[in-house]
Amino acid sequence: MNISIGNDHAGTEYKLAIVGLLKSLGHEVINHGTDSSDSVDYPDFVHPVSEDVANGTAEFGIIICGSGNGAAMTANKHQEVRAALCWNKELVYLARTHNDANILSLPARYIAIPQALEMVKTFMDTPFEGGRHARRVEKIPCR
Ligand SMILES: O=C(CO)[C@H](O)[C@H](O)[C@H](O)COP(=O)(O)O
Repeated sequence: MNISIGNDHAGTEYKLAIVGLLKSLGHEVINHGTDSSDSVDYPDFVHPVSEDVANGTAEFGIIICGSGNGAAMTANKHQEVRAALCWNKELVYLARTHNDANILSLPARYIAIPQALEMVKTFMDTPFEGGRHARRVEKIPCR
């Protein structure tokens, strides 16, 4: 799969670990994030990920900032994006099965790297359930 990833300075270490995991699993990674710990602005790194997911360049996106909130807010401005802010794998599982989330937003300052990797694996491995959830997801976009 093609996975697009973006992060600010709070998420650099996490991004590097996640890129390593995804590549070891045979995925292609498009890295839009900063690779440095110098302070940057998360929207500059999240909009390109959202565009990749919206236009089909990537199947999934992963975005990482300090709290995960700014990144999720930015991504969800894109009509085709369903970004889920998650801090444990149970929430990730529900974001995929019930919400068909196509971007995972991770709060780097509130989770550990091993936990983030487990969440990414859950995100990649969990299919959307469809059924009643599909009807609800179809109603999400602004009218
Ligand atoms: O958490 C965030 C916004 O939701 C951002 O990720 C930033 O990481 C955070 O705001 C950065 O804070 P800093 O004090 O400028 O490092």
